Amino acid sequence: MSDLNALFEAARAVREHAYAPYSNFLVGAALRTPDGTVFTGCNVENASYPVSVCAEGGAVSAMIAAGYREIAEGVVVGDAALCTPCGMCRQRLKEFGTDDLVVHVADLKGIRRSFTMDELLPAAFELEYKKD
Ligand SMILES: O=c1ccn([C@H]2C[C@H](O)[C@@H](CO)O2)c(=O)[nH]1
Ligand SMILES: [Zn+2]
Repeated sequence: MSDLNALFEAARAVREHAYAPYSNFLVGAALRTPDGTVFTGCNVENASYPVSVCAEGGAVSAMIAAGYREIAEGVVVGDAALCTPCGMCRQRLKEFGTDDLVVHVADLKGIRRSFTMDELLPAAFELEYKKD
């Protein structure tokens, strides 16, 4: 199985765990770090709607909690609609994306479109900080 297909399958599998009783729109996300480690997340909704967390947000949090800082490639799986990351998640992905991060957007059958970070969030807001 190719790396990309494995990433797609990871996103499709974690989507099954999504908690989305309000929208009924289940989403799974899988992120690959440059060393090939994969982190996943699904959307977790809440009766207080704005408290909900997107699949991408869960995956980024899992990656950071495990001590990783860079996303090389991502897959987001939804169904029906083209499930591009929301505006907040574009900013989240930008924070940790490598310069050549590509985000693939898929439905249950497979990848439908692929986007560079610059296509998702042109003229992104960034702050320089001292890394060492
Ligand atoms: O890329 C996306 C788009 C939507 N959602 C979630 C948010 C909400 O729970 C549901 C409907 O918008 O899908 C994600 O998790 N990721
Ligand atoms: Zn989002």
